[in-house]
Amino acid sequence: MRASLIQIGVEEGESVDSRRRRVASLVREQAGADLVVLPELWTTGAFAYEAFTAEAEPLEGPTYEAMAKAASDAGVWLHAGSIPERTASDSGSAAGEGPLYNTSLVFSPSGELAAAYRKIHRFGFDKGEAVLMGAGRELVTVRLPGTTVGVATCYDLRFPELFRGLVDAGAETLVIPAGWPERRRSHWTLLAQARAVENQAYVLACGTAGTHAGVPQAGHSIVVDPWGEVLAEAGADEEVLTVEFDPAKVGVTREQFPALKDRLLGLAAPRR
Ligand SMILES: O=C(O)CCC(=O)C(=O)O
Repeated sequence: MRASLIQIGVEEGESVDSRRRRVASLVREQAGADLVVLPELWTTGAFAYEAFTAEAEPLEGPTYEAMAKAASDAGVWLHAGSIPERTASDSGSAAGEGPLYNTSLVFSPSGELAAAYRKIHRFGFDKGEAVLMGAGRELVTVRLPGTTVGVATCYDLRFPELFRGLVDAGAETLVIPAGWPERRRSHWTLLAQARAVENQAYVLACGTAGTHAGVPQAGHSIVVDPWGEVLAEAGADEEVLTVEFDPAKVGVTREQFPALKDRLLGLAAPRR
């Protein structure tokens, strides 16, 4: 399988419309790949909280339309990263519900929506996404020819139980769009490798480059195999990271080193 991770440079000088057009044409240039992956919230920047409300779109808004067309023009599976999704709900996010969500879109090579995933773990503690957006509640997997993809977004990477849930649902390749800051780059690389090793799965983690809302981005998109080996890693700037990988390696690794079979679930709590 050939995957291209497009590590988009998100800088404030570029309008959302112009970035959308530029990204659509980058996706078209990936014709021949099986899977193309974009980062989290690349229209606004993951840290540009003030822009979330102004630039939020309905699920089938301009980014959906542009990415569906780019996927079908290129004939690729496209994980189009995530958008600030606006829903019809008028309830606030205090209860973890809309009206905004950080929603990832996955398109088939014919431009059909194959999956939408609302980010479950919202980043920011008591500000930003954590207060402006609702929390997704559902794990999402997508069947591609040759592999089942489990999707997660950025801060989700810190929550191993989410990935175990995806593995239990059949995931063999974990695709993680992000807008990870440079300041915690060492966590990004470490956690991407940890999620691959513990789940015996491929990890394709695609971040952004550039600086938005004053937050320098880590870049360093990374592809890790089920043994934890780094197959490819981007630098800090905008870049298309292309990698060939063999989906059958997941089954081989799980068979030859069957650690997942030794999981013990439902352990008793310590006695007081
Ligand atoms: O967990 C982190 O350090 C970064 C998370 C993040 O930036 C996000 O989820 O948008």
